[in-house]
Amino acid sequence: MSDTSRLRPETTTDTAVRARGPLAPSGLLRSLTPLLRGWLPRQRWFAGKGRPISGFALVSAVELLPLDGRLGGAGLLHLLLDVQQPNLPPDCYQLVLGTRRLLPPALAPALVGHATDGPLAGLTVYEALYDARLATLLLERLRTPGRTGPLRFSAESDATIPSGLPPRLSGIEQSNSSVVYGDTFILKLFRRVSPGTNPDLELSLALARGGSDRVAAPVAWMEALGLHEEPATLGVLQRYLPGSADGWQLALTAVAEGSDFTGQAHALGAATAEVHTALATALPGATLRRPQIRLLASAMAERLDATVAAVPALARYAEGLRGAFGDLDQLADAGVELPAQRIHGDLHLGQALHTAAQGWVLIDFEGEPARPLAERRRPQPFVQDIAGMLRSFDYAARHRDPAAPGAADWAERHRAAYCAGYAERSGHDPRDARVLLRAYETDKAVYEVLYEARHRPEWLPIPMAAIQRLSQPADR
Ligand SMILES: Nc1ncnc2c1ncn2[C@@H]1O[C@H](COP(=O)(O)OP(=O)(O)O)[C@@H](O)[C@H]1O
Ligand SMILES: O=P(O)(O)O[C@H]1O[C@H](CO)[C@@H](O[C@H]2O[C@H](CO)[C@@H](O)[C@H](O)[C@H]2O)[C@H](O)[C@H]1O
Repeated sequence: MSDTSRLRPETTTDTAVRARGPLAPSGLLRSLTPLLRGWLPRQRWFAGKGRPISGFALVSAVELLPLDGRLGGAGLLHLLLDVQQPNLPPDCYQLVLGTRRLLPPALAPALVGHATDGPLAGLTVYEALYDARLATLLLERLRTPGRTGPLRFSAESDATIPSGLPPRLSGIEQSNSSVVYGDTFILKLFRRVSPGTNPDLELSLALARGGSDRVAAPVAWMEALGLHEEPATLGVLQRYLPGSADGWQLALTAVAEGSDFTGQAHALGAATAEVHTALATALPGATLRRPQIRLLASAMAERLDATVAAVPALARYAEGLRGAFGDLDQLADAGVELPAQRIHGDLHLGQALHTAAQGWVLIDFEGEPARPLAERRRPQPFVQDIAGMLRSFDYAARHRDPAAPGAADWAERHRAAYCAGYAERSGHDPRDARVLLRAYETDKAVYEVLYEARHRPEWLPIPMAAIQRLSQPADR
């Protein structure tokens, strides 16, 4: 982080954990390569699925607890690993690995493999976050700002992080991996690491420091220094919201029970407006003029073309969909200027948590992880977030039956309530930006077609219903 003024002073010695600093990489890869070749492609967060792995390169290796089993228990190894695949730039992944001579049966689901070669020969390697002792040690390390080799641990100056909070693995099956500590904090470790500050840390820190309670405040974070041109964010410890329910589950329950969710949708619109206002205050914005708007429209058209090539069922709607991007081009030609600001970047109902005490809180400000970090950190029109959430109401309505007779009506009522809530709180009704909203919604539906075709083909009819609607000239 560039702003270090509020950080605790760094310590250079580290007594809380037995860290021995950077490891020589030689040999480690000999131990790990055979294990990782089989294990990595099976991980949900591994982005290179379906393509062969040609090799690995260690970016850094830090022994946070001795690996040799000398202490009679587990070792802890932090790795940043470049994964090489043919004809692609390498992707850097963060791995936090435990080592033991014998893996207790309770840790069997964490198994990465048994090393037979190199310095780890004879040790079992496993996912450290499953191991309460090692997850506790990671929290200990975050409580004590300072450096261990290339790893820098930082904490908010006013943060009180008690020791000994019991860890519980939360989301190992997501884009990233999370551990909840005593219902007080949640640590999210980013799996795919890029140089630069991750917007999830940057934006939630800016919001929390600005006094917003629509965000889970970060209390500590870890970064890798000196490996890339900029520090890379590796993980964030945030306040946990106990007893929260996410918007997707709440919306599905409302659809299933036939209960009214428009009040919640309205409140979510207002919460989104608060977050946008706070982000616009805290961080620099921009104005998109003709060249930038044309570029936006052509990027959307390119994504459509690429998706048509991958999902042929989209082809018959492509011309109609292109109309939405053509209208955006015309807006640019007419000299319209669009204010842009930092936004959430990947907003949908699953990114909103509801608690009785706080109402709606937004999480996961990472943006779309598949896009380059520089692009995710660029100011964008706020309407992009609105379009993401509007798509989500449509998903909730069609989840059980994409062709359900009442689905379009349910979605429309909740979309309207969300926009009204946003307009009341911000003074800007997203529906007034008709052309831009439609272009973003079309872009998102196209993205969803590709996402569902790749990950959940049985869900494909949901975005396809939107594609049909958005390709109709009458609806433009
Ligand atoms: N501050 C929090 N309080 C309570 N639960 C949270 C919090 N942050 C995340 N979660 C839970 O963890 C899940 C994954 O978090 P998220 O930030 O979306 O990670 P990912 O990037 O891996 O998708 C969320 O869907 C939510 O259920
Ligand atoms: O894992 P992420 O939060 O980064 O997002 C990806 O997965 C989402 C699904 O979990 C996907 O969202 C789509 O499905 C949701 C319902 O499961 C729905 O609420 C969203 O509106 C819809 O886009 C998201 O697109 C994808 O990037």
